[in-house]
Amino acid sequence: MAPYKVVMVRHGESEWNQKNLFCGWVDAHLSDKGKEEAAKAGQALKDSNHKFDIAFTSLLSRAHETLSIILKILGQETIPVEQTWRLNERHYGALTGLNKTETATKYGEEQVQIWRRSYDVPPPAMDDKHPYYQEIIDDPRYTNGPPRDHFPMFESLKLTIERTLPFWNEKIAPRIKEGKEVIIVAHGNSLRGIVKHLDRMDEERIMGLNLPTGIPFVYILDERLRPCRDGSLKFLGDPETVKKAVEEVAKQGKAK
Ligand SMILES: O=C(O)[C@H](O)COP(=O)(O)O
Repeated sequence: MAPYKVVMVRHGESEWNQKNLFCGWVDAHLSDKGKEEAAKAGQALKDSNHKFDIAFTSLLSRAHETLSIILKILGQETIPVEQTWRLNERHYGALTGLNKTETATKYGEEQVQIWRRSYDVPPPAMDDKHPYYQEIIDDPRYTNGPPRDHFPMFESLKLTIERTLPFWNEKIAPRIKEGKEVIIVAHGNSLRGIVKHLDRMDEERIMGLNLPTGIPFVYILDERLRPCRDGSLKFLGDPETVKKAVEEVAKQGKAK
């Protein structure tokens, strides 16, 4: 019965976030700080008496590691977890592995902001000579998709949403409507896509949305899974901490 609650968390800081590198589908692990952030997220969820029936996450380690830390703190390590490439971070194409600050210095902050936050402008495509191409395309975790002839070589937010939304509609939404308590642990841009969908954000508004690492946020949804009044994107953290963390993410795309 509505209203329904769903919790979402961007993974804790990864080792590539720490080095300020475009990461996308490279399988970076959590930094020590990211592990602490995941533990704080778990504690915040425990303190607000969250209990989950099912978890959804991507195929990438930084999200799995965050989810495991959270579920351990909640004492819920045995709940079902569904993993999918459809919740992966957006594929950053040829930018993968580049330093964001150096890229902003080279191409300008405006161009990097467009690549990071615009709706339908993709980064330049990765080609089969790219240093990270082979390790991504040959990774056995992608055996069940995406199909080889449709394997992403770059993704705009629009393209990311086009592969995330079917999973939301077919796998996540029915569980929420059954009254299951759901947690989604994923990535800055796959979650931005879900937020854009839920809040029906226009392209300008989504451009301004940065999601901090490791701070859970809650949606309260009605029968049609639309946010109830005041039910949209509520962070579980003090406003000052959240504001600072969001500003940190935005700053990653600044030139020196
Ligand atoms: O993939 C990455 O580089 C980050 O996890 C997300 O990067 P962004 O905040 O620059 O989109």
